[in-house]
Amino acid sequence: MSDASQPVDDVATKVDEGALGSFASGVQTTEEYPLRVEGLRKSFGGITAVDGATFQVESGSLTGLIGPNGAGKSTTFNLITGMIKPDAGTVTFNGEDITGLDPHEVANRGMVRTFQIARELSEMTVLENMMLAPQRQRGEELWRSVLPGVRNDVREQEEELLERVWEVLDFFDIDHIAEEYAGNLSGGQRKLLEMARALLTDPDMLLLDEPFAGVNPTLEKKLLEHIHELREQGYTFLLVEHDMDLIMNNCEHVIVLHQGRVLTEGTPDDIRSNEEVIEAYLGGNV
Ligand SMILES: Nc1ncnc2c1ncn2[C@@H]1O[C@H](COP(=O)(O)OP(=O)(O)OP(=O)(O)O)[C@@H](O)[C@H]1O
Repeated sequence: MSDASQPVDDVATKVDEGALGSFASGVQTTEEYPLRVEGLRKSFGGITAVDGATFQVESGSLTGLIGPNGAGKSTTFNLITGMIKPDAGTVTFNGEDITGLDPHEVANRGMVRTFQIARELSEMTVLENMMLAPQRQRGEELWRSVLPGVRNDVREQEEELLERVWEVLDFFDIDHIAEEYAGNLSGGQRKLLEMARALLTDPDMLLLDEPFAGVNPTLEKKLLEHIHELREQGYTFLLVEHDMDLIMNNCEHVIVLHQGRVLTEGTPDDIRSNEEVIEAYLGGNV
C-alpha cells in the first residue's frame, strides 16, 4: 500500500510559507538528502545506459545533472521516476525505497518530472490542461475522502482545485492565456505550462529535463526566476540541461555523468576546472 498514508506528523515538516503557501500543502522533506540513488544500472540490449550511478540530492537545492550526449541522464531520470525499471540499484526518496514503483506512485510521494504536453492535450485549453493534471493523493486526503461528511463534496473539491489552478497560473504569469489552446502556445509558454502542471501535483521535488530547450531569453529568465523562488520556498530541483553556462550560473551543485556513472560532482567552480570533465566532454562530441 502507498506510504502516502503515512501520517504527516511522522516526518519533519518544512512548511512552505512563500507565495505558494495558499495552494501548496507545504513542502515536506524528511531528509537532508531526500533523493538518494545507489548503484543504479540499466541496459538496453548490449548498451549499458546507466552503469552503477550513485549520487544524492540535497533538500532545497537546485542540482544540475550534466554529461556528454549519451551519458545516461535521461535514462537516469526515467529510472528515478519509475518510467522504466532498473536492472540493479536503489532509489530512495524521503527515506523510503521507491525502486521500481510506477510513476504515479512516485508522484504521490512528492517527486514529479515535467512532461511535454501530449498531442491530445494540445487540443485543449491551458485551463483544461491544468484541471486534468494528475493530483497527488496525500494520506490525509485519502482519509478525508472515506470519512463521512468530511469534505467529501465533489463540487467543493472542484472549486478548491480551480482556485489552486488560478493561483498557479498567476504565479507563472500565464493566467491571461488560460482560454488559449495549448497547441497555440509558444515554446516558452508551453514550458511554463508544463511546469505549472507539475507544480499542481503539489510535489516536494521536481525533475526538469531540459526545461529551457526552445525557450527565448526573456521567458528563460522568467522561468529561472520561478525556479529560484520555488527553491527558496524549500522545493528541491534536479535539472538536466545542455546549456553549460545556465547550469554553472544557477546550480549550487553539479553532478557529472559519463558512460552511465558519476564521473565527479561538486560546485560549478569545481566542475569547470576539472580536467576529467573537460576530457569527457571533448571526447563526448558536445
Ligand atoms: N530505450 C532505449 N533503447 C536502446 N538504447 C537506449 C534507450 N534509451 C537510451 N538508450 C541508449 O542509452 C545511452 C544513454 O542514453 P540517454 O538518453 O540516457 O543519455 P543522455 O545523457 O540523456 O543523452 P542526451 O544528452 O544525448 O540526451 C545512449 O547510448 C542511448 O542510445
